[in-house]
Amino acid sequence: MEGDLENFLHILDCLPVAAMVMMFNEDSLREPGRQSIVYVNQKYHQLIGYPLELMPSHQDGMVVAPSEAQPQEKLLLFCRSIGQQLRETQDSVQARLQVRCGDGDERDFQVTGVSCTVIQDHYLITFQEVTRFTAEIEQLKQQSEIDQLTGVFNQHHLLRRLTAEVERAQSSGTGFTLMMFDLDFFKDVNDHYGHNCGDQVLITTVDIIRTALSGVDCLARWNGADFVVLMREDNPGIARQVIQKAWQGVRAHTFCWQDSTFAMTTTVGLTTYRRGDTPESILDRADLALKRGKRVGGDFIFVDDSG
Ligand SMILES: Nc1nc2c(ncn2[C@@H]2O[C@H](COP(=O)(O)OP(=O)(O)OP(=O)(O)O)[C@@H](O)[C@H]2O)c(=O)[nH]1
Repeated sequence: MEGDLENFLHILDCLPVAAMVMMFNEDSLREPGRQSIVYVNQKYHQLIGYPLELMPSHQDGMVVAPSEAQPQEKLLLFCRSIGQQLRETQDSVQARLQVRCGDGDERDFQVTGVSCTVIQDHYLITFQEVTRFTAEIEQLKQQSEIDQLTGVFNQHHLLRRLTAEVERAQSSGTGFTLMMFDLDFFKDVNDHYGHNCGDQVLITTVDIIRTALSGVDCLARWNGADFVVLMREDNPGIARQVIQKAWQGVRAHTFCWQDSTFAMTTTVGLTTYRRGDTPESILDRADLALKRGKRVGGDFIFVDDSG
């Protein structure tokens, strides 16, 4: 057994992958402080930056290098949970883990745990760094949720946020307000001054609306000249006051294009969350409120009071 372990650890040191070996048996299950990391290979030391002496051992319990105790503790707990899962399933276990490394950087790792069949009660845990990959995915995800012209969120993001907000409202009992915001006669701007001017009007309008909102409100472009505001405010009177600033701001602005100046107005449909609402039902109500505002000629804030 001793020889097997020595051989195994020697092979691990030749691997280009960061790896650790954990011992996890019935005793460690009964006494949670006794789980232990038996070995970390050279690549682990290089990549993650902790030598074995700084890893928690059963004597130290959960306490490791004082300044970095917490991240290491998390790492140990995580490895332990891998050990537990492996004991139960006998399969390999994979997970993503963020580790604060010896140089102080927090990096992302794909962690894989497998049972060492040659040495009983020992588990091999490997760490493959995926920080760059994770950052690229995050950037792509953000780009895919942003409207390229105006820089606000797009419909896809809004639907995701709205779904989460409906779930939150259902469980917490505190509602929110949804508003649809549409530029009146926007098509005329395109027809009269051209598409580039229309684009500039959309960008300026977004800037004006955004100034009136707080950082926690969600502003998204729904389509064309329609925008949606999701506000964590269940009092329609207060929400109306906030949106009125944006509505008034657009109204008061002088839009300029080449030698021409012109004014724009908007119409807003406002509704608040009701128990039993789905994202679709609340969107339909906001849209209906917007249409009612349009029906009276636009330049209007229509507050839905059908409930
Ligand atoms: N410049 C520009 N125009 C766009 C863009 N997306 C959609 N549109 C135009 O927006 C117009 C539709 O806007 P609507 O709000 O439906 O039309 P509207 O004239 O404002 O009508 P009402 O909303 O009823 O007042 C069409 O002319 C589209 O071509 C865009 O990204 N840039």
